[in-house]
Amino acid sequence: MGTAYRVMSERYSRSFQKDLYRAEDVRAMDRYAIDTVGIAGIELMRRAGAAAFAAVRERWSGARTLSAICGGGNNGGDAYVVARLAHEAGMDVRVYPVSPPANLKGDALTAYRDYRAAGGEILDFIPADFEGAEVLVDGLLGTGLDREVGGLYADVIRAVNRFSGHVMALDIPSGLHADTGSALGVAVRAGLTVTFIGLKRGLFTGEGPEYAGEVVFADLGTPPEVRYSVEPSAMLLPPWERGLPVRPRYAHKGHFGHVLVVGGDCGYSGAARMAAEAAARVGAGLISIATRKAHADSLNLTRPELMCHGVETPEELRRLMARATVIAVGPGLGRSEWAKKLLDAVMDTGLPAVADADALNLLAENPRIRDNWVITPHPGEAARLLAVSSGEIQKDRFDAVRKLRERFGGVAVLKGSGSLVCGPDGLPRVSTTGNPGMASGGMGDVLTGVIAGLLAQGSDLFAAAALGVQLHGAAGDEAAKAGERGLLAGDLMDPLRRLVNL
Ligand SMILES: NC(=O)C1=CN([C@@H]2O[C@H](COP(=O)(O)OP(=O)(O)OC[C@H]3O[C@@H](n4cnc5c(N)ncnc54)[C@H](O)[C@@H]3O)[C@@H](O)[C@H]2O)[C@@H](O)CC1
Ligand SMILES: [K+]
Repeated sequence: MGTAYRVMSERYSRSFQKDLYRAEDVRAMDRYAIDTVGIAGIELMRRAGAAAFAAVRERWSGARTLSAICGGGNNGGDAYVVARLAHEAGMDVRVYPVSPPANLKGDALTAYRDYRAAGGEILDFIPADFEGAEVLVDGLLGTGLDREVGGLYADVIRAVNRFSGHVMALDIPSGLHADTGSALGVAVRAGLTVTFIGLKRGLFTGEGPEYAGEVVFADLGTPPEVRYSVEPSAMLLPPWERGLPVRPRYAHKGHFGHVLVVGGDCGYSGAARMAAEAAARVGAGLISIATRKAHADSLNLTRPELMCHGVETPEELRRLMARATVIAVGPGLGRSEWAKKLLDAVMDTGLPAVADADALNLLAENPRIRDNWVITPHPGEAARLLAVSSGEIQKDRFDAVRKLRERFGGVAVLKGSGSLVCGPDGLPRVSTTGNPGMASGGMGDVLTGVIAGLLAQGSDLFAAAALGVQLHGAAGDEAAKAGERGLLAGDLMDPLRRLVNL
């Protein structure tokens, strides 16, 4: 649950643990380590192989057999180093060169020769499956991936994905694009990825976490200046380890803001109720709901702490907004004339807002830009907002979240595995919490309420979005301890309360 990653080097500066890079940035770091720090390329490769082999030993200590798949570049070179170390450790090793060793160059050729000189053998065929091995090392493609995977490479990746044993990817699962977190055609599904020199941002969003499994970082003994030499292109959000600040003893409800949830068209009152309850559970002082008249009484009955108002006209909404400090607009809002008028009235106020669900679908029809709001689309809504397909959004989520923020202002949250948050500094932050159990109705409404509740308590827009995404995912992770299947959005309420009080 959440995104697991660990750091393998004592020397690794903690401040870098959150920085994420693109392939070209890590290539620049490699060059810096070689040219400026003076660590030879083959030395880096040997350290990479050693770090990966140490991870095999640590994780699967009883394994006696290891197979390595080697591509024609330096990723393959790393795999030859792992194979040599495994051979020298007395393991039963099989090496499958997917690119003929005669074509190897530079450090990868040296690593191959070292393996052969140590008595290692290579096989001249690629099996239909890799059964018989306990550990399979994926050294097919690393950061050099530059095109759709097809032909033999794709066949081999499919065979790896049929393998039932342990799969370790070197640097990045082959086929996964380091910059985007999407597979270029087909990608290796690994249980463990040992990644070198800099954390690749594609490991942490979209399909990345699914393909990468647990991520272990190895700095290969390179000093921090190597990472200082390039700017990160995204950052991981810190884990949710502490609750919100303790309340002063003299506090009263007016100190913690007043969230007004606008939504709940006929038949959708539950969405508004969940957003409202989430705002309450993270500590907002007062919560009101502006909804269809038909829903107001029943909502009042089921959660009497919420103030529920039937609202049919913008004027009625304006009277409620005059008492609110934050608006959460969209949950169950629908796209009727009623919805459009209420959204227009919200847009006319200067109050900070969170916009989700149908507010975003209406916004796609009538785009507006605003400084003081958080928009929280899932990939489908993001696609409508940017007038592209959801496939295109998922192909490069980092690019999409930046465009959402540019076009609509404020802070953009792109939901989905590895949710992204992009604020005024333009640097996407990546959530490390959440699980697939959260792919169920109402979870987005809860997130909207969480962010609105944090805004109401004084967080600035960006902090509310970033903290809110981590908190929401952490609550989902806690709730999913009883099982991901069947997890309901309402199950997050108790964990939310516990987590803000940690
Ligand atoms: N000194 C360095 O630069 C270091 C590099 N390291 C390793 O080297 C890797 C990068 O090595 P390379 O730059 O040689 O690149 P790769 O080994 O990732 O790729 C090698 C080759 O694959 C080809 N290729 C790209 N996409 C393909 C596709 N879809 N189908 C078939 N072939 C494709 C490319 O043309 C390239 O020649 C890193 O991921 C890392 O594993 C590590 O050894 C650490 C040090
Ligand atoms: K790989």
